[in-house]
Amino acid sequence: MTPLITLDRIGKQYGANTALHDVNFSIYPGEFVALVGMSGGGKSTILRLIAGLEAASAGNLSYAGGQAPVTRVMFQNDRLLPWMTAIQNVSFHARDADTQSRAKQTLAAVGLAAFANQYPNQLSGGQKQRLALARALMAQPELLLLDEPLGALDALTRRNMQDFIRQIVAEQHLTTLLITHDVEEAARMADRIIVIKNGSNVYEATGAKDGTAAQVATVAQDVLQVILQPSGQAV
Ligand SMILES: Nc1ncnc2c1ncn2[C@@H]1O[C@H](COP(=O)(O)OP(=O)(O)OP(=O)(O)O)[C@@H](O)[C@H]1O
Repeated sequence: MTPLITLDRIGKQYGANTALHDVNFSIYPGEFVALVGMSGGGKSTILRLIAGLEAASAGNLSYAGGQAPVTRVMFQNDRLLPWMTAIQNVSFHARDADTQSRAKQTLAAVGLAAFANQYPNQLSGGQKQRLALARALMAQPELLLLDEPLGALDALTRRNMQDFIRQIVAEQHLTTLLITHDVEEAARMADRIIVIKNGSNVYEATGAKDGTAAQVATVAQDVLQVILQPSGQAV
């Protein structure tokens, strides 16, 4: 299968600071990939390069068909527009004739059909993140980018949202890249987990997304061990 996107020896400098060096991995159509690692390791920088928000300093980003895929990012603190209702927030970007009906469908898909006319401050934290997801889905991205989307939620809501996102991504056959600090979240949601450490991809593991709690815990433990290994040590 041809990868949707391939990062080949990608590097990124910010002045004298090397954020990334020698990043190599591909994302295949329909895959759910999680990037995990310590703060400052380079995960968000990779996401920004893939989203086309910044250019790499070295290496090559290549795409199936030669053209960058349409991406949308859902962030932890997505800036929902407070003066617009839920449905207005969702239909904001696209203005074609069927936008309203598609916005309604998308709100329904994320379980917010009954909240279409509420404002963001009338929604719970979990509902706000569902709305942020709906907004990203409206763009029909070829690659959905999730940057710590559940970091601000309480543990129970976070758990529910993990299952929810996984379900919606499977239903819509979306190719997805998730950034998270939470190795259990990665193990529970992803097909493949890539550990980013000191600016490079150092390890890969298979996720346990349809696995038992014990299988999720085993994968998470394995990945955590790599993350916590002192740098300089071979992995
Ligand atoms: N705009 C910038 N200017 C200068 N340095 C930057 C910039 N963005 C990131 N960096 C640096 O690049 C490195 C990687 O940062 P990045 O945010 O990608 O890591 P991260 O793994 O996503 O961390 P976190 O999990 O805390 O978001 C860090 O050393 C950071 O200080």
